[in-house]
Amino acid sequence: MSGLLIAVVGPSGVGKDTLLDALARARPDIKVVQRIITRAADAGGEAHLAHSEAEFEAQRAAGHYAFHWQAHGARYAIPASIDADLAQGHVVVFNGSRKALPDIQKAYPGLLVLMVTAAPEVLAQRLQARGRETDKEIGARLKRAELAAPAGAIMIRNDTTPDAALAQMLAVITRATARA
Ligand SMILES: Nc1ncnc2c1ncn2[C@@H]1O[C@H](COP(=O)(O)OP(=O)(O)O)[C@@H](O)[C@H]1O
Ligand SMILES: O=P(O)(O)OC[C@H]1O[C@H](OP(=O)(O)OP(=O)(O)O)[C@H](O)[C@@H]1O
Repeated sequence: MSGLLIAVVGPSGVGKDTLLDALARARPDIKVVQRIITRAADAGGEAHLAHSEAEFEAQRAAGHYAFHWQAHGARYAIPASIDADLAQGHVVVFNGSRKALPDIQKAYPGLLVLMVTAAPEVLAQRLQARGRETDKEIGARLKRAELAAPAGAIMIRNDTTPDAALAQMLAVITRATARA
């Protein structure tokens, strides 16, 4: 039996982490991945596993990552332990990178991609409210928001409440697992 791997992608501030937290609460049977990031543990936002550059590189070299990428001056990894979860038939969901998707899809051809969307002015407001980045960093993130939607991605609108977006995600996951 093999499970289903899902990448949740979309521009910075669109609500990926908010929706992943809500998904984990709504569906404890789904494995929502804790990412490894070279970002301080107390930076705010998601509850990632914080590594120094040296720790990250040592873990990568030892084969402990399923895949990894670089963005916003940081490195991000998804642990190799997802392979055991998938082999056991679990649904595994992670916060991914639009830019890194082609490489991830080569390694995991069955990957399902959910692209979270909201209007550009909404992204700016949400990033300001989150307060994790400086104004300059927010500017760079808003520029990257223009990256095209990945081919084949299923759109999830997060332009009203998180609950409304969560309902869309749950419906997509239910359909995808029914097909498998
Ligand atoms: N539907 C929503 N309505 C209002 N605020 C939201 C909504 N979804 C997320 N937010 C807020 O927007 C900010 C960015 O959300 P976050 O989940 O960190 O986005 P991302 O992980 O995509 O960068 C957070 O402060 C979060 O509380
Ligand atoms: O290639 P992109 O789709 O632009 O994504 C680049 C990176 O930015 C996001 O992480 P991060 O936690 O740094 O930012 P976010 O939570 O504000 O999106 C996302 O999860 C990727 O790791």
